[in-house]
Amino acid sequence: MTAPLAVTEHAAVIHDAPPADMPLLDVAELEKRFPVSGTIGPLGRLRRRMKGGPTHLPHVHAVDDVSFVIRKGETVGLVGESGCGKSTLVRVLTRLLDPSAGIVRLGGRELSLTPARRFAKDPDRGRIQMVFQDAGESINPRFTAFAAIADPLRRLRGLKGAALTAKVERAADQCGLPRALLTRFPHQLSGGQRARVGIARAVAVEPDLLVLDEPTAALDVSVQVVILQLLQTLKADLGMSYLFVSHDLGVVRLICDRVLVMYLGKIVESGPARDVFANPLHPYTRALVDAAPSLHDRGAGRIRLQGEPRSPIDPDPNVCRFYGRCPKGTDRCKAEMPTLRRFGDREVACHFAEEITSR
Ligand SMILES: Nc1ncnc2c1ncn2[C@@H]1O[C@H](COP(=O)(O)OP(=O)(O)OP(=O)(O)O)[C@@H](O)[C@H]1O
Repeated sequence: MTAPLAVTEHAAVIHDAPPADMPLLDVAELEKRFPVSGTIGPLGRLRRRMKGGPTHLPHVHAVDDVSFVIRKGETVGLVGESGCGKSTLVRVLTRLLDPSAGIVRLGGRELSLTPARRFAKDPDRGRIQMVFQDAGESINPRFTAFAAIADPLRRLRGLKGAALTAKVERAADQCGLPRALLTRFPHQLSGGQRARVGIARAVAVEPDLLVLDEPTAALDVSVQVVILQLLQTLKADLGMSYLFVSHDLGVVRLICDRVLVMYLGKIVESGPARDVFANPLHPYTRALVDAAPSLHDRGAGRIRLQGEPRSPIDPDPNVCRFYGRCPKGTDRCKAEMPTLRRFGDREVACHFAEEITSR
């Protein structure tokens, strides 16, 4: 009989040999709520007077019980209307925000319960990097391109001198940014060059997962194509996984292996991107596809979204979030919140979809 491993030996075995099928990122029951105090000026439609004391604070449920995985080498798309919680979700994953609840594991190691401040000193933090929508806004205007790319290498890897310069130049080369431009400030660069700086800054620390929040939305169409090609090349060369947030379903269909569809803080459908867009199961996904000019025109039977989403403030846990806007909604949808159910390699949270797939 094999002697039981001592705890430390056991931990080492787990660390050295993760199971082959272990996902790179494993997100379980993630929640992010924002307290609504008095009025929230810029959030217009959420403006609301606080009636009770602090114990009665209402909350915006921006991310509500979200679970998904990303496997090594996968590109997963995250789509949904403005305000559905995409940015909040990725900001929690990249630890710009602390979660209210839930677990995030990266390569089997739990991250969520580490407070953001402590996590800032954790060398593992560099394993998830973010590329922001507008590199011009996310890069410090007083930093040259060199300083912008060097910053995370200094902070997260403690590099300096020749080693730092070598890593910065390597990242610039990988991202097609001429070294001569490294001395320039953001305002002296074109939109495409700034996007390359933003990407170089993220890949310089050799992350496992790149979170891309609308990385090409601020660029001209021709530049978008070039940057998307660069991202594809980098992924293949460096073996990274991507979480790709986008409003452009055409791009998501093109570059993503799988897609997560989010509505009012919840994942309502997920599956292989091509299948989901070719045959949406959730009426909300169907409406998104029908409204996307970059996908085919579905003609008759199109679903057009009517009305406003329900309020994200303390939503009724028993009512489907899409009820009221959904053309397929029934009494069951306002009495019982549908949960994600698996159909083959798809998952969908919808009573109607459940009925038609079981016929
Ligand atoms: N700091 C905050 N305080 C209160 N509510 C917030 C805060 N940040 C976001 N929210 C709310 O959380 C919900 C989700 O917002 P979020 O920005 O994550 O959506 P989104 O899908 O990324 O939208 P967009 O595509 O426009 O960026 C919205 O109702 C938003 O108003």
